[in-house]
Amino acid sequence: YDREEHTLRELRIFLRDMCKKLASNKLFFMFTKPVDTEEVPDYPTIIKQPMDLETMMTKVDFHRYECAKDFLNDIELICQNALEYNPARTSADKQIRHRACSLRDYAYTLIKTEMDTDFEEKCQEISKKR
Ligand SMILES: COC(=O)[C@H](Cc1ccco1)c1ccncc1
Repeated sequence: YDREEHTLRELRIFLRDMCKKLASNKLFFMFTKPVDTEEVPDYPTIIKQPMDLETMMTKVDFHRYECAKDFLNDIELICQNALEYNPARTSADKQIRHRACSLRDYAYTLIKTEMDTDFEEKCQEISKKR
């Protein structure tokens, strides 16, 4: 049991570093906080499951991620939401869709290159048992 808690603690440390690196990139500023529903009142009518990097940092602290795959599912959600809410052929919409795809690719690559495969497999095994 303690060995598993040690593994999940190490995962949380790793995922906090991932959140920090993604949120510190100026290109991704629009993904760092929830979309302001006061400024954008139709956002919740279109996007049913909002997600952002600050919320993901809180989810790490609340032990809501048991493996990197669960973390990447929320990155995918940030990306899909941006593609769905900003579909126009305007340069503004094209730019945020490009940024969303960059965030997704950057997150996958960061985790793929900085995370030990065996460590993620161990996390997924723990997650399956719970
Ligand atoms: C994830 O962020 C978004 O989807 C909002 C949508 C939005 C549209 C108008 C105000 O906000 C966004 C923010 C910044 N630049 C583009 C779009």
